[in-house]
This record gives sequence, C-alpha cells and structure tokens, in this order.
Amino acid sequence: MHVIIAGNSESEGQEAVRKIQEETLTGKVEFLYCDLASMKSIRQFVQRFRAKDCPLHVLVNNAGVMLVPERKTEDGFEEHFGLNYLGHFLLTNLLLDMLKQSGTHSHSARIITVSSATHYVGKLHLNDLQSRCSYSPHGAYAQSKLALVLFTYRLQHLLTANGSHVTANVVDPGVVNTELYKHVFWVVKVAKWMTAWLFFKTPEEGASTTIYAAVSPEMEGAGGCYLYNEERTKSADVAYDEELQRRLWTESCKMVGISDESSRVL
Ligand SMILES: NC(=O)c1ccc[n+]([C@@H]2O[C@H](COP(=O)([O-])OP(=O)(O)OC[C@H]3O[C@@H](n4cnc5c(N)ncnc54)[C@H](O)[C@@H]3O)[C@@H](O)[C@H]2O)c1
Repeated sequence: MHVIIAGNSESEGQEAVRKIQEETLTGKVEFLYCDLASMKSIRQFVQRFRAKDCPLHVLVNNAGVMLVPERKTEDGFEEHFGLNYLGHFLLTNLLLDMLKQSGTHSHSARIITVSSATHYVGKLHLNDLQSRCSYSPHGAYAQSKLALVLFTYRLQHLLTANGSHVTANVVDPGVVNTELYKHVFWVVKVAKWMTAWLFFKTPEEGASTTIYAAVSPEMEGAGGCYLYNEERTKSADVAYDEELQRRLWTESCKMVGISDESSRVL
C-alpha cells in the first residue's frame, strides 16, 4: 500500500509519517494537508490527490472532534456536524469516481467510516441539523455519528444499485484512550486518567476494527455493515430507516454544493 495521511496538523502528520517509515522501512507513506472543517480545503486536497494519478483502494474516514463548545466551521456549519459528518460526506463523494475505477470484481475498493456507540442515543433533527434551536455538545456529537451510519447505508445502497465494485462499512472503535476526550469535564478527565488502563482500549487496539474493515479478506465484497470488535453487529434501528437515509443524503448534497446523482437511483 501507498498510504496518504490526510490531516489538518502538518507537524502531527509528518511525525506519523516519520514513525511509519522508521518501523516499516518504506517510503510509501506521506502526509497531505486536509482540513475537514473546510469545504475549500477538502476540494484542494482532492485536487492534489488526483494530480498524483494513483489508484484509491481504501478510504478511511476517521477524523473527529467530540464535545466541543458551540462553534462553527468556516462554512458556517455546527462543528460536529460540519467536520465529523459533512466533511467526510464531501470527501467521499469527491473521491467516489476514483474508488470506482480502482475496485475490481475480485478486489472491491473499500470505504470505512468511523462512527461511535454514541450514535445509539443520537437523534437526527432534519429540520435543525445545525443544532440552532438548542445546542448540547453531547447531542451534536451523537447526531454527527448517527448521520455517518445513515450515510454509509445509503452509500452502500447506491453503490450496489450502480453495480460498483466499492463497499462502504461503518466502524465503532470502542472506548479508546485518545485525545478525543480533551473537551470533557475535568472530573471525567480525572476519572479517565485513573481508570484508562482498565476500561479504555489503547489507540492500537482501537484501530483494529478499522484495519479489519480495510484489509481483511473476510470483508471482501461485504458492504453496509456496522462493525464492532471485528464483528458485524446491529446499529441503532433508526439508522436502517431508508427514507431518513435518503432525505439526509439529499439535504447533505445541498449543504456541500454537489449534485444529487442519487435522485436518479430508486
Ligand atoms: N476515542 C474513543 O473512545 C472513540 C470512541 C468512539 C468513536 N471514536 C471515533 O474515532 C475517531 C478517531 O478519534 P480518536 O479517538 O483517535 O481521537 P483523536 O482526537 O486522537 O483523533 C482525531 C483525529 O482527527 C483529526 N482531526 C480533527 N479535526 C480535524 C480537521 N479539522 N481536519 C482533519 N483532521 C482533523 C485529528 O488531527 C486527529 O488525528 C473519531 O471519529 C472519533 O469520533 C473514538
């Protein structure tokens, strides 16, 4: 694999590249800047990626923020919804033709999107996706993670309808000891600090289901799955609501300014 790490921190990205190069003795890893909270930056990233003229076999939609105070992305979207969901929605759609070209009958290209168990308590407010009526950090994070599950199922439906050799799956990494918790209340931080060794997965363990979805032979050709601990499991009932999936997709296309090709697919 030639791995491209996309992120909004040049220093963290380059550090990850350096570590991977050291451990694997390969030069086939690089960093490309992409701020998922900026539609302009996502479009620029895709342009730079296209210019490389390499295939795209695996796309991992992993970036996320949690429990940030009420604030907006540069495009004016509520940050959880704009970054966690819409950023990946746009990125995936802009890369879809390359994924379709790269997948084959025996080796589908794969899209893996990282959601969370928090989606089980999420509610999708189609009339208030930006949480303008009432903002709660928990509610906004959970909504963004539910939106990612609905998006994955709709995407798989469209890919199947088009006969594409691309699969889309969604992953819950579990509770993992990472920087994601930097915005939680300090009492929770102390509790986490004391109990992380017992209750939290390490980042390596947290990555395992994503990697399983990305490369395991067992997942060849399988799409529309919700994976936890490297096993298929059920997501929230509401995520299987096809009408809701369709309406969210249509609304998302309008928000990010792309045409809704899916309206031609039943
Ligand atoms: N840690 C957990 O317990 C847990 C549980 C469930 C789901 N998740 C999900 O796992 C994923 C990874 O989170 P993590 O736990 O590794 O947290 P993390 O904070 O360590 O990693 C988040 C990553 O997102 C990147 N990111 C943030 N804003 C960005 C932006 N504007 N543009 C591009 N990249 C940006 C960060 O640079 C970082 O690399 C997230 O989607 C998160 O919601 C984590």
